[in-house]
Amino acid sequence: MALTMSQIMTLLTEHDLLIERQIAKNQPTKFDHVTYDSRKVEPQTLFFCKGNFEPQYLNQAKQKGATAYVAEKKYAQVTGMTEFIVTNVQQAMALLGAAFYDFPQNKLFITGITGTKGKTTTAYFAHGIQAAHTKGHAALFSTIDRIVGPKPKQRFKSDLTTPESLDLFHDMAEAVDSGMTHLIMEVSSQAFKKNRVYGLTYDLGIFLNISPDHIGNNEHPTFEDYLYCKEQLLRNSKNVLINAESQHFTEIYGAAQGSLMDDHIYLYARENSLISFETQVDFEFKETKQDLTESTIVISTYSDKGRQLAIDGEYELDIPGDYNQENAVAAIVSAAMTGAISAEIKKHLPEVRVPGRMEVFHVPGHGTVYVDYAHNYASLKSLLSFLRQQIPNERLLVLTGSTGDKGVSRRSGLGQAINEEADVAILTSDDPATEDPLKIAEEIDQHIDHDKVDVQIILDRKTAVKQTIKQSCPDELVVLAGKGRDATQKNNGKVIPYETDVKIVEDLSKER
Ligand SMILES: CC(=O)N[C@H]1[C@@H](OP(=O)(O)OP(=O)(O)OC[C@H]2O[C@@H](n3ccc(=O)[nH]c3=O)[C@H](O)[C@@H]2O)O[C@H](CO)[C@@H](O)[C@@H]1O[C@H](C)C(=O)N[C@@H](C)C(=O)N[C@H](CCC(=O)O)C(=O)O
Ligand SMILES: Nc1ncnc2c1ncn2[C@@H]1O[C@H](COP(=O)(O)OP(=O)(O)OP(=O)(O)O)[C@@H](O)[C@H]1O
Repeated sequence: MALTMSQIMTLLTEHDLLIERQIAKNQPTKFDHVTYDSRKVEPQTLFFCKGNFEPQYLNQAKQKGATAYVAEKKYAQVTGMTEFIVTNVQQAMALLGAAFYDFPQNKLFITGITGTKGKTTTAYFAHGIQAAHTKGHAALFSTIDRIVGPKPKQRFKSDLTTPESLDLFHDMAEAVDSGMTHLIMEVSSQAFKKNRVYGLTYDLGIFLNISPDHIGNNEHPTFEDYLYCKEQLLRNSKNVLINAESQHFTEIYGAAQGSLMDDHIYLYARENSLISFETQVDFEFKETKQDLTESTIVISTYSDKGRQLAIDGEYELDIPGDYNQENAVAAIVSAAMTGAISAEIKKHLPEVRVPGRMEVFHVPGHGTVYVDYAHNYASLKSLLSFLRQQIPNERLLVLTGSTGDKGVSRRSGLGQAINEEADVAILTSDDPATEDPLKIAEEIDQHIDHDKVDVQIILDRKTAVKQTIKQSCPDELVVLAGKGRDATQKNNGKVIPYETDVKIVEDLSKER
């Protein structure tokens, strides 16, 4: 891995990013390392100054051996380094990062997945099938885990849904070196906004859905910006698969048609869901069985290009939830595009489990418990309305909190979803950060009608989980929402270990 001065100049000039270059005397013209973090600099590093950057980081980088930097402005106080001043450092970093790691994306079949909800679940479904089909040669970049090779240490926790560009290409290169031929990756709207995936082309881009989320000071200023960023997946994919039931479908489809011929655009929808829809979808699915723990769907194909994938037939899922049927269809199509045949897909789809998504537990003497990551209106509403249909006459108990310092609109959304579907709400803590968890709970509570829903506030999450389950009866359902398998609580600037909702439920199941 290396980058030469002439490669840098060619890429920055070709992409019209370079404003100015200043070559320092007696400095090498080849770089053996790239980084955006001064703490990780080694001799002969090309350093990127980006984000909330402090000039002292550049001094530290130089002391540790960085010989050149790329930035949007000159740092005059740091002398003796080669400077590349660019119009957009994130774009420059993505392009130079891909070159440094020798364009690993060209050696992988990349499935990119975006959507407000369902990215992780769909990525796990797709990875489960593609990994089986390729005999273990599929990598995964998800919100939960990154898998870059077959060794245990090549599976590790993710810090971001979509990594910074240098980390992304580093991990892709490791995947390629480890023999991976396929990559399934979640692509967040932030990844497009922050140019983490600038210049990357996907073999298949999947657009699951969009609804208001991630709008606020640190994320997207408006819904339009959020939608525009997500649509970039369609503009950067060779083939796209779109859920025709998604809100804003007309704009989404328009974005795809603006950059691809119809032969490369695939649409899917639930049977009879698009009564007034004029465009023919390629795939329809219908539910043939659904209960509290699993479901079965049948897929039918309606276009010649769709028929080439030969996926018509019945598929079982070992995860409940009607929205997971949509996620599964997307994963089935993606797997077929990589060459998996229907029989393989049918065999491996039911084997997939997604950590912290619709995990079901039976606690003796109490209700059935679901641990699920739902943490906004769209996801909690989908989950609760599905469960409500299963038990129209029994109580549905929901435990939730909401994160502090971000996503403030989630609080009203969670209250609204509870109000529409639940009988009992236990409001607790979920990463309150620097905010008072009681204040967050009260903000959720403001949107709940106490004549319809019994509301209890129990701020200690472990106590809340236990008390929620203990007050449920055998035919009732309990939802522990928001944390999935998250093993920490962020409180007052500290990250405090939390034994996980799952562990607390499992321990309670053993108590007699
Ligand atoms: C808004 C945003 O994109 N923030 C990300 C960004 O922050 P930043 O560039 O400002 O970095 P910073 O941590 O403030 O530091 C500035 C720079 O100084 C450097 N530094 C810092 C300290 C030091 O000693 N030396 C040094 O060189 C840092 O390495 C960095 O390059 O780059 C950091 C990594 O370099 C990310 O951790 C950080 O994500 C924040 C924490 C985050 O939570 N982002 C969320 C909003 C996000 O991206 N979420 C999406 C999912 C949401 C969705 O579905 O849309 C995701 O993809 O995960
Ligand atoms: N297709 C879907 N439509 C609506 N809700 C969904 C869908 N798929 C999953 N959910 C709900 O959203 C929650 C999060 O699902 P998942 O982690 O797969 O989505 P995500 O897009 O990765 O979410 P995030 O961006 O919050 O990390 C699930 O726990 C479930 O409650």
